[in-house]
Order: sequence, then C-alpha cells, then structure tokens
Amino acid sequence: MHGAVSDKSDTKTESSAVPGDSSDTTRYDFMVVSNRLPVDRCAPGEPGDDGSGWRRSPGGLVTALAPMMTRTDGAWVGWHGAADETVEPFSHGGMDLVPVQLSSDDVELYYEGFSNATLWPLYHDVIAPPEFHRTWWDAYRTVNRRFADAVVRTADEGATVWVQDYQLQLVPRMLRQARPDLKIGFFNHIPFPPPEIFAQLPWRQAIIDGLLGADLVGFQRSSDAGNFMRSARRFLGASVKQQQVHVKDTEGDLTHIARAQAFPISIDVQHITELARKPEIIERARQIRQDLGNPKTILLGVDRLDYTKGIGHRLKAYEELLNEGHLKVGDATLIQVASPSRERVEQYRLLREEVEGTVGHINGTYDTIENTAVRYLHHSYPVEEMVALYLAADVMLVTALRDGMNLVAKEYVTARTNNDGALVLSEFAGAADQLKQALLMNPHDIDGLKDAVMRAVKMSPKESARRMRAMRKQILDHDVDHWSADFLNALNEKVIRDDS
Ligand SMILES: O=P(O)(O)OC[C@H]1O[C@H](O[C@H]2O[C@H](CO)[C@@H](O)[C@H](O)[C@H]2O)[C@H](O)[C@@H](O)[C@@H]1O
Ligand SMILES: O=c1ccn([C@@H]2O[C@H](COP(=O)(O)OP(=O)(O)O)[C@@H](O)[C@H]2O)c(=O)[nH]1
Repeated sequence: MHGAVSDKSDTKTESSAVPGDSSDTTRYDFMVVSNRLPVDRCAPGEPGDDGSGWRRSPGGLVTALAPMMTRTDGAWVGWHGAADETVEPFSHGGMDLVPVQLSSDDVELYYEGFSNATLWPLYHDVIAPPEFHRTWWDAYRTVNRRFADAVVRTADEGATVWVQDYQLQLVPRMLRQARPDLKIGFFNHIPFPPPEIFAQLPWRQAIIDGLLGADLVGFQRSSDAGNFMRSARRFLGASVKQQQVHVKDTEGDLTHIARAQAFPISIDVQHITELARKPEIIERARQIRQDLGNPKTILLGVDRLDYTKGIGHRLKAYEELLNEGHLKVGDATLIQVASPSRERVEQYRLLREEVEGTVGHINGTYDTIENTAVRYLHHSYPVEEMVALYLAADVMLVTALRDGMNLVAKEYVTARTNNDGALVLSEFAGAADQLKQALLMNPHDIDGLKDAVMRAVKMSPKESARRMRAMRKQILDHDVDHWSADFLNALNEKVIRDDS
C-alpha cells in the first residue's frame, strides 16, 4: 500500500489530540471528504439494498475511492443520500463513515442547483446552459462550511485531509483558516474549464480562492491543471511558477504554495480481473449473449444518464449504420445501460425523455420479432453484472462529449483478460490521455464516429490483441492504488519554492 496513509493495522486516536478540545470524539489522521459517502440510505428491499438499508452510491468517484478506504485507517466524511435524516457516524464495508446532514432545501439549492445545474454544465464545456442564482451560491457556501466543520471536529492534529470534487471547492480554504495544522489536498474529478468559460461564473474569485486553500490541487488531465493556473493568474492575480501558485494574504505576504498537477484516476485492477476470471461471471456473460439471440456483434454503452456522455450521438450513429445496412439487427445488438442520475434536475429529466424517445423510435423501426436493435436498461447494476456485460460485449462505446476520466473505459479493457474486443473512445474523455490505442474519435463528427464503430466491428483478432495488450499494460501499471499513492506522496513532499 502507499506510504502516505497508515493501513488498517494502525490505530486511530480515540480521544482528542487537538489542543484545547477535551471531548472524546474519535479523531483521524487521514480523512477523505466528498459530497457522497460510498453508500446511500435506501428503504429495505429497494433495488440495490445490501440488506442493511444501504446501497452503493452511483458514479466513478466512489468506485475509485472505496478500495483505498477499505484498506486504510481513516474516515470518509460525506452525505448519506437521504435528505432531512440525521445519521450518526458508523462503519460499513470496513470503512469509518462520518455523515453530513443535508436538508431538502440543501439538496435542491446546493446539490441539484449550484453543483449540478451551475458548476457541472459550466465545467463540461457548457454542453447545457449553466444557471446562475445567488440563492444557490449562498447554499453552496453554507453547505461547504458544514462539511469543513465536520472535518475540523474530527481531524487529529496534523492530519491529512483529502477533499474531493467540485461540490466542495470552498472547503480547502475553510479548513486552512480553521486548522492551519492540517495537510490539505483537493482532487477535481471533472474537467476544469478554460478561463474564457470559467469567466462566466459570478463567484469565480471565491472558487479559485477556496481551492488555493489546499497544498495540492489535483486534476484528471494536465490541460485541466493548466486551465486552473491560468484562472488563478487571471482572476486573482496570483503569481504562478511552473506548477506552483504562490498564495498571499491581504497584506501581500506569502502564506503558502499551492501546487496544481494532473493525477489521472484509475480502477481497482485486481478486483476487476478476479471477477472477469470467475466461472460464474463468464457463464453469466455467455447467458447474456444467448438471451440476445447470440448476435455476431454486441455493442455496449454504460453511462449515468447524463448529457455529458453523448448517448444521443451514439444512438444517432448506430441508427444511421442500421439504416444504411452496414449493421443488421440479428447480427448486431446495442446494449445501453443508462443508470439513473440526478433525476430531479430539469436537464436530466429532458435527457431521459429524449433518449427513451430515440430508443423507442429505433426499436420500433428496426426490431424483428426475434431480435432487438437496442436493449435499453434504465438500471444500476452491481459490479459483478457490469463485468459480465464487459465480457459479453465485442465493442465498447464511450462517446462522451466531455468527461473527467470515464472509468467504464478502463474497466472494459481490464475485464478483457483475453486481449480481445475493441474500445471506441471519445477524445473528450480524460481516459483518452492514457488509452491511446483505443479507436479515438470526436463524437460530434457522426461520420467519424460511424467509421470508428465499423472499424471496431470489423477489427481483426490480431489488431484487437495488439491494441488491448498495450491498453491493459497501461492500466495494470497505473491502477487506483498508484493514483492515491502518487497524490498523497506528492501532498507530503517538501515544497521547494520555484522562482524561475
Ligand atoms: O454523486 P452524483 O451526483 O450521483 O454523481 C456521480 C459522480 O459523478 C461524477 O463522477 C466523476 O468521477 C469519476 C471518477 O474520477 C470520473 O471518471 C468521471 O469522469 C467524473 O464525472 C462526479 O464527479 C462525482 O462527484 C459524482 O459522485
Ligand atoms: O449500472 C451501473 C453503471 C455504472 N456503474 C459503475 O459506475 C462507475 C462510473 O464511473 P465513470 O467514471 O465511468 O462515470 P461517472 O458516472 O462517474 O461520471 C463505473 O465504476 C461503473 O462500473 C455501476 O457500478 N453500475
């Protein structure tokens, strides 16, 4: 395991080591803070319920952080997914979890509003128009303060605190002000926009200032880190040298150096590989193919139902290929998993209607009594089923219009332990920086996307093996443990001021 955090054999502090505090709160010397905890509250018997009233939270952030947190001695601070419900700190799946409460208003204004209807579209190339509301911003500040307070209460003296993602960009500064003893890291899982787009945000200075409270700010791509540093210079007048931002107080004195760097996130390679070799999962993959009538080619898309994922572009390309006779129902089937996401946000509601309308149209036009063109699944599946789907699919389609990383792409490649199959990958997903042997394409170019799909469908086993081997090696050499270790080691490095 990485050197920067202690593993489970070390003990956490049962009483306060923070000067002046005599409470008997459990304190931690390593803490992760994210909007979501790895599990969501659910009603008994609801889909995904693990039998104890909890289900796995959606999305790649949880996929990436959970393996590290089950293996290290620390706490995870986050929301437990149920509005207006108070939950005491608890353990689940070998992790110590510290819940932060959100009211229904907080969910509406901070989570659905500022996080997912202002920041999310702004940071993803304004694919949907961002909305700017002062009441949302007020709620964002208030809720960020609540997360910071939860850390202040439970972090040991000198603890390492790793804040995650765009929902909590003000937390690093709040922590530095309240607890200058802490080592503070921040990782942004989504893209950071160029200053020309970031400029639209009425609270742009406060956001940059919030992030600069960290000692190290991590991004998925070096272009994201570059965008952030350009914004720090442009909107705060910060002095930026190489990867260092010199942060000054109101008197102009240097308070600290915040570094900004890319740390591309990855997956738990060992876990996915083990699952892919399990006889029952291999059998399940065979069953999936058989249930679809054993077509020659199964194409697969797996996404949260999000407008950033380019599901509409994918369906358009697929429909044209059917229409032009390049693909034929019976020979080919597209499985599209669209897992439910942010369902109360207007743009997501509209997207669902649009995607389901298109799928209905394609199936109505091309289905036969025996075979379907698109097997559309608006569900969230456990990882075992995901791996069975990866094994069943000859071609994986990742057509994001913009995506921080896209772990699905890395999972597909990892699951193909026989080095077969083909990955069609958008150049706008962070994963494109690492998976250079994928069939990279621009999803806005529908003809280019169609060409890539047909190249994947027709790819020779030799070419598949060559590409897959190279991509598998990249992922095997850079799994999620490397990601967390690289980040945490960099966070703990002594910083030498760069004045060049
Ligand atoms: O928490 P939700 O609002 O339900 O959304 C789920 C997560 O979506 C986003 O995931 C991102 O993180 C992945 C891992 O780094 C990355 O591969 C992907 O490209 C990102 O979109 C979001 O950033 C998370 O905060 C959410 O929990
Ligand atoms: O039904 C589903 C759909 C997705 N996932 C997982 O959700 C994560 C999605 O991460 P990604 O980075 O691709 O996208 P995000 O949803 O975070 O934007 C991956 O680990 C998937 O295996 C899952 O477990 N069940």
